[in-house]
Amino acid sequence: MPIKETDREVILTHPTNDTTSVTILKYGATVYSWKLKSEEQLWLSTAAKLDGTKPVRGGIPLVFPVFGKNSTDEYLSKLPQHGLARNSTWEFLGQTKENPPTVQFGLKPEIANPELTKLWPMDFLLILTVELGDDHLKTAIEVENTSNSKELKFNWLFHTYFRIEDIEGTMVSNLAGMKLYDQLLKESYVDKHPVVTFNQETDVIYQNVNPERAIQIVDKGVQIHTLKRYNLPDTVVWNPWVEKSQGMADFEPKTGYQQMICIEPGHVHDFITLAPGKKWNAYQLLCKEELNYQAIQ
Ligand SMILES: O=P(O)(O)OC[C@H]1O[C@@H](O)[C@H](O)[C@@H](O)[C@@H]1O
Repeated sequence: MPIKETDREVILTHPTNDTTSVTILKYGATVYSWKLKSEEQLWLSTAAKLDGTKPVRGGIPLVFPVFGKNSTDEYLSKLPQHGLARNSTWEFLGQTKENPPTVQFGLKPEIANPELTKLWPMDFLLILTVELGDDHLKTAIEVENTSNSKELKFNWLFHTYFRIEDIEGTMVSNLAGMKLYDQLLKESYVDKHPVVTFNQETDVIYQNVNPERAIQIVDKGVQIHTLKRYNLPDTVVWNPWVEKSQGMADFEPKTGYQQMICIEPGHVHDFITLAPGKKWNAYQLLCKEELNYQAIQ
């Protein structure tokens, strides 16, 4: 059976390769495991809560309608960091394709976390589509403004935690030449380094990353993850390093920052504004590809 549903989660197994699978928790519609030929591709904290008491520390949490903590918008500023999608239980809508196995999850105010929809009383419908290829994982989102009078203002982001061997031997390519905002230094500048490397806490937002750029995570010269994006102009690169990991109760083991890197495609530098009745779509596609250094234009 390629699709298995339990009260808590949905597991898809690839029909031609049963060692390739994806597991999606209904809480947050959070993908928390993606195995390609038995090898886990995503990082998950050993202290991650999978019982709906806290957003999942690892996998692919979904960030909506606000990235980070907002301080200016009348309603968005009332929401906790990263919004309400990752703290709400989504509805499993079923399978939409046999091969590649594809499923959908939905979220609307009537079923979202009531404590949070009270703070942000907007009309919306989110449909998440998860497609498990034999060589890729695609997560696509559609946001619909279901109000007939009010605009919908939001950010979207896939907070993807990739599993890596060793952060100090890892580099991220094809972001060179892009403008970024450093959330720690509170400064914007153009990244002129040919590749991104890591030796300290990193929390940066690359803006308007050319959609043709495939972002690649490279381990000692070997491509281990490739990330493609549609309609997601910004990319957050985050590693908490030593001190920040110590401060997060659900981040275990404390040395786990060495085995993870978050590369998070989103639309977060500014807000998307949807007129009543309109829809917005985007996706990320995770795969393996030959190393392809895309030079600065
Ligand atoms: O601890 P949280 O809410 O899951 O956030 C984790 C990180 O998420 C990243 O997207 C942000 O850029 C960081 O600033 C933040 O620390």
